Amino acid sequence: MKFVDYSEASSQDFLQSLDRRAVPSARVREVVAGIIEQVRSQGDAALIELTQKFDGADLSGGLLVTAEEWAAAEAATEERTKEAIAASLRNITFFAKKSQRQDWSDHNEQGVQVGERFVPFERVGCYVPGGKAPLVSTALMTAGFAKAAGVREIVAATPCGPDGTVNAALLYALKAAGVTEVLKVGGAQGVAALALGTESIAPVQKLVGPGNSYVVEAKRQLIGAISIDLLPGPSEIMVLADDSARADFVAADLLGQAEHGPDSVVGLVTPSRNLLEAVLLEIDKQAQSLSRGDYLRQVLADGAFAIVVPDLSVGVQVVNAFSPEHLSLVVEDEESWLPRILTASAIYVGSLSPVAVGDFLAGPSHTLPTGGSGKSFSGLRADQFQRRISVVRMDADSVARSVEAVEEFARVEGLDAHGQSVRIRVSGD
Ligand SMILES: NC(=O)c1ccc[n+]([C@@H]2O[C@H](COP(=O)([O-])OP(=O)(O)OC[C@H]3O[C@@H](n4cnc5c(N)ncnc54)[C@H](O)[C@@H]3O)[C@@H](O)[C@H]2O)c1
Ligand SMILES: [Zn+2]
Repeated sequence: MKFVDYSEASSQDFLQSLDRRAVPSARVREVVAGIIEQVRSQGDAALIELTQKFDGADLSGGLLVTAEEWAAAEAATEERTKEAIAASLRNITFFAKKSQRQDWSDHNEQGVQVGERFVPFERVGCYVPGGKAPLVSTALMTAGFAKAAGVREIVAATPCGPDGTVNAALLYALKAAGVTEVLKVGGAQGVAALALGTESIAPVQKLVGPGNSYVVEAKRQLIGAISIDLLPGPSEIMVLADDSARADFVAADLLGQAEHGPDSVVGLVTPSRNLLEAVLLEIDKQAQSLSRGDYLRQVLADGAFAIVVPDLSVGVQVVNAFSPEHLSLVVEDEESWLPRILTASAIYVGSLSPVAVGDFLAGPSHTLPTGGSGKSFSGLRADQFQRRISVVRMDADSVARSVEAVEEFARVEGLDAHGQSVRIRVSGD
């Protein structure tokens, strides 16, 4: 773990590096551009070749999950897994309905009836990562929101294993969340296939979901062909805690997030050296009882950082500059600190709110911006699956009251046909 004392001059470079902008590396940009071009020009053949290359699987017999594979997955998934999936989906649906936007209509200053209608996209894609772990919860945290918003065709792309199959519980979860087709192709090639279409798969209108840097960059490059949700890359947690925090709970959250792998970002910001020391001891202690304890300790040793700040106000500045995906806020008088956090994508308030409950069950999507992109994007929501259409309706009175201002714009912009199209409707003229 990297240790930084905010008050030491030598720490300034590191502290400045925390103020991140989500800009992809030139190498990843180039690799992804090549993959997209290959999928565009060669379609299915490119998907087969690239899946052989990156995932070691032969998909020449078919790129999509078949009805038999769906049925086998349903049979192979344990009852208790199905119950956990159902519980999570109920919370997702509840949360999604709350944040969905509603049609409205009202009158403007001239009496014109103005309003908005929201209609679901017809066909969307959900990328579900599968490189390191079968992210069953991510199937729910993407497709579950699309379904709640009323999307009828939900296509998932997820990498298959070397034997060409997709994890059974993941397939079951995809189906439960409303997915209608599954492409067994991951990475930038899976994203490109959904955005551009190939012989096997029709293109989608919008693509959502997290992934590694290749996946995120492919989404970024394909904006225009599709719209996207946000840029959700490798997972992050930052803990802002003071002496009131329990070191064992903080350590447990840090170990939990380290489980997402060496590219995940884990940081502790605290004014308390006592807490920091106690957390370090706890990490070592708890790692001993975890199945991958040595690996997690290594991830934290290599990638995590701890910053000792003079007080919580400076801690809040560090958090806002960093814009973490998840913030765990464990401080005395948490209600007064909460409104000062402006750029974290999801905040877990208080000692009893583990990030893992949000990962799997609580209801808000765990598909959240990372890499500093939380400064300009928000987490995935149901309303992102709704197309917004504005509606304007006028009558004689509102036409008469609008004509003067419109004619003035028409005059200034030199567009007199615009003015004429309104004047012609004014009764009595
Ligand atoms: N921010 C969020 O909301 C959120 C949620 C869940 C997961 N995640 C993150 O998603 C990520 C998932 O990553 P993953 O790798 O496990 O799965 P992934 O499915 O995103 O990526 C695997 C694919 O990457 C491609 N790939 C691998 N190496 C490549 C290379 N050298 N060149 C080109 N393509 C290559 C392959 O096609 C492979 O199928 C993790 O970092 C995790 O933290 C983020
Ligand atoms: Zn997590």
